[in-house]
Amino acid sequence: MTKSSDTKNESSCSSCPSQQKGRRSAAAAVQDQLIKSTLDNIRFKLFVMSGKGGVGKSSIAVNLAAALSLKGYRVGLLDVDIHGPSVPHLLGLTGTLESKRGSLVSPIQYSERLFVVSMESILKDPDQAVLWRGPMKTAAIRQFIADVDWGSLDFLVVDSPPGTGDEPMTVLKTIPEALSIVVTTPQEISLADVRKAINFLQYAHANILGIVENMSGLICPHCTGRIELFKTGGGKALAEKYGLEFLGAIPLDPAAVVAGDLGKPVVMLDEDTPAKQALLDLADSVIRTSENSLEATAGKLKKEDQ
Ligand SMILES: Nc1ncnc2c1ncn2[C@@H]1O[C@H](COP(=O)(O)OP(=O)(O)OP(=O)(O)O)[C@@H](O)[C@H]1O
Repeated sequence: MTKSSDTKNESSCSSCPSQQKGRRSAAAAVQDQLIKSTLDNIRFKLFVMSGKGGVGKSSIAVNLAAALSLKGYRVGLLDVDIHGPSVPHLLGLTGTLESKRGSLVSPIQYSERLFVVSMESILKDPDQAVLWRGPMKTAAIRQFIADVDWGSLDFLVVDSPPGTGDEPMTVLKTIPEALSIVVTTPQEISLADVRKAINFLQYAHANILGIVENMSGLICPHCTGRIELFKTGGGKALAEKYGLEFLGAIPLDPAAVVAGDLGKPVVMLDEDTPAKQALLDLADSVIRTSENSLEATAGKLKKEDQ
């Protein structure tokens, strides 16, 4: 065989589907290893999700991460919403992170113990991502988790788009030990959606940490009295029905809207407000239930060893 026909054969072999498949699975194995070493350095992974949009999921994720960092923990906040990332807006972050080929991306340090990465801060052209479909989104999220150098963290809080689509499923498959926090509001429609979200988590064999009821009652901007706009307590009833932990109720507080516009989490404002207190309490219940879930897992492992 002549040299030129050898080269021709090699190049036709390299484009052969079986060779391509081999290369893809080798690359996926390398990525799996990177994901594992990233996750091994993080004690608790919290996945904040909701059945429908606009219930305040991102606000809860941002404030929970900030509250945990204020309580002395080292916290990462990862926003995997490709189409409508809210985290940069809620934290007043602008600009893109430099991602060099073959090297890890360092998160943005928002405060002493809070580190942030958003899809928006990685994408050079966020408008292009609107065209992405399932497999591209899955690949981007996996790469996103693999390529960030968080160092060692006590908590990683992941904010995903609402609903039960590709993004939440990819997060749950990539981080199977994640503890899911379901955010809902008191309105019936949202509670119907949250039932779907719980069914989805159960189908995905996810660990559910508990339920948060956001926009639970309105704090009057004039007298700071509490007004029950909708029937409250639905989140708690739902948690009881499913045998889940009720993590807390956060009121609809004008301070939260102001904080959003200021690009600062409510819990980091100087002023004490009902939402700030409720969010700090939420962080306490998350710490307690996360520790309990770890003990329960350790207990289970011990039993299996015996
Ligand atoms: N407890 C609250 N009190 C007052 N305003 C709130 C509260 N929670 C959230 N908001 C406001 O509601 C709006 C929607 O919140 P957010 O973006 O967190 O919702 P989301 O569920 O993440 O939405 P999306 O589904 O679009 O990602 C924001 O303007 C936010 O400031």
